[in-house]
Amino acid sequence: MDAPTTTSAGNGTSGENGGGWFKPRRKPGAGSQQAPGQGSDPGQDRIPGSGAPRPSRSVSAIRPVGTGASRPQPAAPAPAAPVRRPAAEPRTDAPTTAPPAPPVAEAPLRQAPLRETPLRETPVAEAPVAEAPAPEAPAPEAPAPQPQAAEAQTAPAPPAPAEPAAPVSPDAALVRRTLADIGDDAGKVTSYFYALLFTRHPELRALFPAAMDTQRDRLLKALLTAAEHIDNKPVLTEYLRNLGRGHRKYGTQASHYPAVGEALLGALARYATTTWDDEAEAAWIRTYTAISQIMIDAAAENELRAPAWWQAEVVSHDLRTPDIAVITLRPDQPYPFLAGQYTSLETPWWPRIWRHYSFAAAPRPDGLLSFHVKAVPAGWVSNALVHRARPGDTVRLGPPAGSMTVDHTTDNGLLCLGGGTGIAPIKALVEDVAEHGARRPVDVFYGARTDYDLYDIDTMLRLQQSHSWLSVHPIVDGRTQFPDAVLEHGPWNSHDAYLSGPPGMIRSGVDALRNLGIPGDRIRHDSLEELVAAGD
Ligand SMILES: NC(=O)C1=CN([C@@H]2O[C@H](COP(=O)(O)OP(=O)(O)OC[C@H]3O[C@@H](n4cnc5c(N)ncnc54)[C@H](O)[C@@H]3O)[C@@H](O)[C@H]2O)C=CC1
Repeated sequence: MDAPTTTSAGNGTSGENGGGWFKPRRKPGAGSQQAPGQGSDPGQDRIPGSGAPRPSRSVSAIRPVGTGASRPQPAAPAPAAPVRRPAAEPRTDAPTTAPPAPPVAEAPLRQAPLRETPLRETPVAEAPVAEAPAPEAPAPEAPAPQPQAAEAQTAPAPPAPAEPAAPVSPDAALVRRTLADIGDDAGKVTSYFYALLFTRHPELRALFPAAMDTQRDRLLKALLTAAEHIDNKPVLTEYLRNLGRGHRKYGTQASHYPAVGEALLGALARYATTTWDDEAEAAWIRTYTAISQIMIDAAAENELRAPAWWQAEVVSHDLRTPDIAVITLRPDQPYPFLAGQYTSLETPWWPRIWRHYSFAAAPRPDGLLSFHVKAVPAGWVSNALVHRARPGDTVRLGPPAGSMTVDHTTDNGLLCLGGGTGIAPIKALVEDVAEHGARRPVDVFYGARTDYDLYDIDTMLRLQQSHSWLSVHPIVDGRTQFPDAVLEHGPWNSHDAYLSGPPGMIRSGVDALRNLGIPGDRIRHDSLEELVAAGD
């Protein structure tokens, strides 16, 4: 990966350039309500290949950006842009240059949590969509907010603040107004965004997979989610830093971000038909500038100490059931991670398609990594790994991510629920506790549809034999309902809880555990967002 080494730009959050990277070329015209063909570029009102109209006005001229290391930090925060004009008012000849950008750090915090990005491979994640006109976006890396409050992870839509509403910054209000305006047109915004991006910057096409699937909007979705939560600085920053680090493996460079920003604003300008105006544009410019600067800085810092990806050779492939394989990899250089985390994996058979899998063992002295992979219907990567991969094959791994790790500062007991292949990170957690030598009680509930689906029960029972503090409870559907089976044991209210498995299991498990009195900040699990979107 090339480093974002250009140093000519300013901070992007300091407002030194009157609004970050975006400098509108001309005064906005009639915005998205302008009819195709009436734009400033006659004869160029359709995007080749997609048939989509070009944006009705030119959005922004972009300049290169620098890295965090190369820029002085702003001495003082610039004020947030005032809301100068209600959306309903007619447009004026107000200056189009964006006002100075407020540093993200200065935004008042909101209580609403940022949901994580998708983690696991699911059928929908690999649904073949041959007819799709544009490529899949690089999947954003999952963020790792700490701790993962259970209620923060399960809401299917951006949640309302659980506590009294925190002040909303003017930019956040404008951003949310735009998002509300887009409403049901999100799919069109996505298509238009990618059409714009690849028409204007065909060189970026190679960063995306050849085939497009239903996850093509991951990049845009991540950006919109981040923008919506721009006020929630602590969580957002961690989310974006993870996203920036994770994007190194796609070949993303700092110079790509302005191109994405242009396409984003172009798509928003077209579909936020009733609210897009100078103020909205300025707010989005500042917001996107802040977002992308955090990502760029995190990538630049990460570049100093970690590769963009690791090569890893398959050293063993154990088919445990007709559709589940336990795969062991040897990375080409040390791969540091924590038990409970996950990585992204790309196979040679589906270039640039990355899927997430949890480490199925704690870090080992020999450096080998193991994964449990279930081939799911239409799952390109999972089917390749289960049915095609063999020892000697080489895959690529992205950086580790995730915060479902053991808190070794307490000696609370651990209550672990692993459903199906979700047992993989639970096994890693058990090994982690064992290695720390603590005598903490650990109860593992291992749920499966049938006895046959308890493909790793022998391993878990061997661990139980070795460790007196470990109890393993296999739960097969039918006899007892999983995860309600935990209610028959306990008490659990002084335990830390860890859940891993299908999203429905996590949702009902979180509910059950909260009803038992375990506070949300002691219930940890990985993201549900993508699976929620898939309608699980
Ligand atoms: N392979 C990996 O490294 C990891 C995989 N995962 C996720 O774990 C899941 C594993 O899928 P499968 O093995 O097919 O599991 P599965 O569908 O066979 O279900 C496993 C257990 O969860 C229960 N369950 C499923 N849906 C439920 C619901 N709505 N409410 C209550 N209980 C429910 C089932 O009854 C069963 O006991 C996938 O979604 C995968 O993305 C999670 C973490 C790591």
